[in-house]
Amino acid sequence: MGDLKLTGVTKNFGTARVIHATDLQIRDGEFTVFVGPSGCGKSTMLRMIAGLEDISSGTLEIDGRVVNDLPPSKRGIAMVFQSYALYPHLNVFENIAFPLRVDRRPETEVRQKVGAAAEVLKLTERLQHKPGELSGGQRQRVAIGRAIVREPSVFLFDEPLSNLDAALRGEMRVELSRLHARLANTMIYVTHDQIEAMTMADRIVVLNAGRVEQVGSPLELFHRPVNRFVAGFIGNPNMNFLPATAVANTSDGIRVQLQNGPELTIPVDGAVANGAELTLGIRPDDLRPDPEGLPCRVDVVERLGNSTVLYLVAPGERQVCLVTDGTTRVLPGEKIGLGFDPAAAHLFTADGLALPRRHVPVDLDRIPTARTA
Ligand SMILES: Nc1ncnc2c1ncn2[C@@H]1O[C@H](COP(=O)(O)OP(=O)(O)OP(=O)(O)O)[C@@H](O)[C@H]1O
Repeated sequence: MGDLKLTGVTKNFGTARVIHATDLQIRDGEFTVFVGPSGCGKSTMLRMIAGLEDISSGTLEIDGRVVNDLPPSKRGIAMVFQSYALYPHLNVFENIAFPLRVDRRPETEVRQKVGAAAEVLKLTERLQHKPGELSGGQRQRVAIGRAIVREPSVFLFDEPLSNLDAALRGEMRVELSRLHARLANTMIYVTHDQIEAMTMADRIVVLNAGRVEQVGSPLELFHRPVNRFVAGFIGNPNMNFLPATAVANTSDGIRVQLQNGPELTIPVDGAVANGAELTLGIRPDDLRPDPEGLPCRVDVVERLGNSTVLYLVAPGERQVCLVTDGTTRVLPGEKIGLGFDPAAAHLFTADGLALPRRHVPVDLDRIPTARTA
């Protein structure tokens, strides 16, 4: 089992509160990713769960038992660090076997468990090598192997891929997803990389300045961000934000005037005061050229092959990003009008809260996660 429950958990370093009262439940078998900008408290949350940092107040339960005062080794967890933390003088076999040796397990059990972990991680051919003879990805797999043989109920990963190059990170993402599908353990994974969060998580916890901004499946966060922070953090390239003024509340949604642009009705629920300053959010893939739309100038063109990213300057010297097909002939310096389907837009109040969207292109309740498929 690997159910976790945090109730009112806070963390202070001296007089500084770095985690504000946090309630969070993580279900057995779930792959949960903590994501957020540098310094938001992701590692501190993970380290409190691991028992490497004290909890200042609140309770942490694992499988219904309060573990606040339990040392790390008694919590049924195993942690994999960014730095791998391998022993350079030991070969791969002994590095993986290390926790079993500490527990003085019989040799037959050590061989069986290390052999099984090495097979899952495709390290069987490397068991006699020293860490110095391995690639970064292989070293990271050895560190994961050492966690696997402990048979923990919860795996904790602290930015395990950030020392790898982009190609290897992509491969390891897939391998970690496969590993999770195979072991079906609870996994908690910390990263600042929203692509890792989107691709691996059953549920994402978005943190900002020591607070949970939103918890949800990757597509929930993408299509129904609760505020401007989550909307801007999830999705690549980032969502565009444009100033808009409320003109009227209608049965079809809220009518807004885009600054230096057209008037539109955005299908969202809620009502705002006429003249209220709002922010319209629109993702780069939801923008399209439209001669009647917002007049922009093309600044930079990035041709990625299958798509082209256009960086545009909108009225008010505002940067806007648009993703279009890979065959576009647009050049820097050209004028282009920008349009979009109002149903694709997000609308935020002056304090950054999202007004609930009426239309989302996928039925979020029916999208299976990797694990339930
Ligand atoms: N031992 C410590 N003493 C004092 N302050 C600390 C300590 N460890 C972390 N902090 C502070 O707590 C806050 C959260 O740090 P934490 O390492 O959890 O952030 P993070 O989201 O993991 O960041 P990063 O992505 O940069 O690793 C930061 O402001 C950090 O400076």
